[in-house]
Amino acid sequence: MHVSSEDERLLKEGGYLAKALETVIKVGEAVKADRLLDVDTVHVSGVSYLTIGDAGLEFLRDISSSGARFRVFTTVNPAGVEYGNLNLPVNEAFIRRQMEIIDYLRRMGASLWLTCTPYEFIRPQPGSIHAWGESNAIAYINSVNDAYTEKLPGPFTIMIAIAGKVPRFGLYVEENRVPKVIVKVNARLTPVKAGLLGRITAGKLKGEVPFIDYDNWDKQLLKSFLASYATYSPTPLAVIKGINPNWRRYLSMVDKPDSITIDDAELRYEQPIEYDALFIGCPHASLEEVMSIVKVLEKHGYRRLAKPLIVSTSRFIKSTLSPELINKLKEANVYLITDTCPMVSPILQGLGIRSVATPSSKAIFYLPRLVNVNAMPCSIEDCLESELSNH
Ligand SMILES: C[C@@](O)(CCOP(=O)(O)O)CC(=O)O
Repeated sequence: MHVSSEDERLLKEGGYLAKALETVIKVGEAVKADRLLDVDTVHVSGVSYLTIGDAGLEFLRDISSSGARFRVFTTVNPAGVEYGNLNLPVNEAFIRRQMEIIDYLRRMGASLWLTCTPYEFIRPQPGSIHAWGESNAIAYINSVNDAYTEKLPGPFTIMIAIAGKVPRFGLYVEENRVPKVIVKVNARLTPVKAGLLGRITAGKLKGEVPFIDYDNWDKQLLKSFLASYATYSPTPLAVIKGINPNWRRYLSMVDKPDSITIDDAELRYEQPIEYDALFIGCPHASLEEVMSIVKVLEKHGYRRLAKPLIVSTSRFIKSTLSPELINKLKEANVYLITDTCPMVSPILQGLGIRSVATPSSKAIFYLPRLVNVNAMPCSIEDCLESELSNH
């Protein structure tokens, strides 16, 4: 692998920067990269004490106390609790360790966005280079912006943030981004169905990049499809007709593609009846998603829900809501949580919730595996309507 003379010089200087650069070069050699690329932004995942435990905490403590600092703009994924909120049902030792983790990241220079949807606030240019660790966000900027990032493990993104460089391999190489299978979608997508489409598409392919032929996308459908697709596929990129700014060029590069069709019948699901809570916010709910549930609650005069509705979002989205609205939501039994996500937090267990209904296929995959909570597909608006009309 080619290493520039500037990087050779940095390696000789020693210290934390040389160590991080050496790690990036070693990984680059292992994945047969030809050279290193400068990165514009890094997004670090795996920052919850629930998923990384003491080993992850010690890793971050060691690196931050070596004096290491991030060379590029770096944001971080949701943590295990709300930052600074001690009122949620989570034990003190967990909160203390979580705050320690966040503090190490802050010391190294991370911007504490604590959200899995940094693409709500960063609009990367086509072809720009990023090193992100959260699969839904990776799939989103790869597919919607045609920005370049591979799916990178959390600890490796820390090394990249310090070195400011990533090996050029996989989806950093244009020819690996060319679709191999055309997926024709014969259905009318809703957010739940878009999630199911992501899982089914991933299941039918063997990791090839798909070209998705469907015309009626909106932001919520894209987000739901891509989050699910990236959960179930090793390849976090789908070239989407009419969405990827370079989709026509990619299509012209496709050579003898396979083709499959996915029909509405494959996207059917039963609305669940038995569940302890409703959940939206995997990935973190956008303002549009929050407002779509506010609309239903408002129609019913903010009548208190018998079962709680958990909404996880970023602190930025919450900050756009008035204190009066936040209070009305609280009175209506809505938990608006920020900086965290029920998948990487002991919050659901603390609230005694053992099963949720959710539109998120990603949450349906991870909630049982990470926090032992059963999850089933539902349209939140339909569940809210039926609950509020029946009481
Ligand atoms: C729990 C978590 O690992 C979810 C899975 O991540 P991903 O979809 O594989 O990026 C994310 C995280 O730990 O920050």
